[in-house]
Amino acid sequence: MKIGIGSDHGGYNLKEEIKKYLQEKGYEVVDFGTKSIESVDYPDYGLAVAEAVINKEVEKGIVCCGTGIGISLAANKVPGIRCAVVSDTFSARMSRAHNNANMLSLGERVVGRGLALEIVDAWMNTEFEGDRHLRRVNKLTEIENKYSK
Ligand SMILES: O=C(CO)[C@H](O)[C@H](O)COP(=O)(O)O
Repeated sequence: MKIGIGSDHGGYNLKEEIKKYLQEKGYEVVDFGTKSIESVDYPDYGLAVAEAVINKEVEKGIVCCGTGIGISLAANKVPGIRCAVVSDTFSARMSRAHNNANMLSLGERVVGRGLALEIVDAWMNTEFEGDRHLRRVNKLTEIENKYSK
């Protein structure tokens, strides 16, 4: 499976840890930057990973910034993206099982490396349950369609 990852400077170190972890697990990782801790703008990297997910260059996306919030907001502006900001393993599982999240966002200034990697594991290894949850996810798409020009 091909995973796209990206971060701003605030999430750079965690992004690098996640990249290494995924590669060790045998995933193909496409890194959309940033490439250092030099200050950059999180919307640029949230957008890059989100577009790769929507264009099917990668199957899923994982992004990081200081809090995980800004970069997830950017990703969620792209129609079809469901990017969940997660700081615990239960929410990681639920974001896949119930919300069919196609992107995960983590805050380097919020979660430590150990918890972050457990969250990544939980998220990667949970399938969408469909059924009543599909009806609700479809309603998210309807909202997007209603407001897209
Ligand atoms: O978490 C973030 C966005 O939600 C950013 O990483 C954070 O705002 C960057 O802050 P600074 O420029 O002070 O390092």
